[in-house]
Amino acid sequence: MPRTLDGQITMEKTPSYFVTKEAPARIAAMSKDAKLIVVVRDPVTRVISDYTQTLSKRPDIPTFESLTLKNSTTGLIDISWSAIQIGVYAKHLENWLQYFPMKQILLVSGERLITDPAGELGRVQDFLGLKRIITDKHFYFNRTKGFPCLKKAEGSSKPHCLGKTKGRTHPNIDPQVVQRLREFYRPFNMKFYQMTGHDFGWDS
Ligand SMILES: Nc1ncnc2c1ncn2[C@@H]1O[C@H](COP(=O)(O)OS(=O)(=O)O)[C@@H](OP(=O)(O)O)[C@H]1O
Repeated sequence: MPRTLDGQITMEKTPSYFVTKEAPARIAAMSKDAKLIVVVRDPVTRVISDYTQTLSKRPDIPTFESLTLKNSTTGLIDISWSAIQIGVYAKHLENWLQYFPMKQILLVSGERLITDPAGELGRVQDFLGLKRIITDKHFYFNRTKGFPCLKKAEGSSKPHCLGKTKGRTHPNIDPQVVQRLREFYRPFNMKFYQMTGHDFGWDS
């Protein structure tokens, strides 16, 4: 990590940190005061999004349904598939809580990041002890993209949306498989809501 001067914040982003067993101990050894930000979304949508990303790189992979179910008759979920395990947020958070107190962890709602980006980024700025510089006036809803975009990119006067790999159309998934996934994640989501003191609304 680069050195941070007074008045600066060093940030580093890697999605896999949250689910990597060794990450909390290593980060705590580097800085016990680090502030941690995790973006979480409905684990069912998350695993479909994950699959969509892999499919875009390797179109020959098996169907989502066959990867998800170990047994299509019993509806048993294949928990050996890493994409399924990532959505068990309570388990990952438990690992982080061995090294960091909850007050150093901010959970950002992936859903609210889309419906109210300025509101969610307001929480991020408060958490980091920054002035609320990014507000509603920085965003507009781009109907073609179907997502919020920046009115002006940094150092430019032009609007900026995230790239093609963000906000892809997901394939249609067998509703029964989606339902099984909902049932599978429900108890873990409940535990996660309890641990964080926040109902993310994925089960209502
Ligand atoms: N403003 C805006 N524009 C486009 N996309 C947005 C935006 N805000 C949130 N999202 C959601 O971000 C999802 C992709 O982020 P990831 O976390 O999967 O990216 S990463 O590759 O792991 O870094 C991506 O998931 P998919 O919809 O599955 O592609 C989006 O739903």
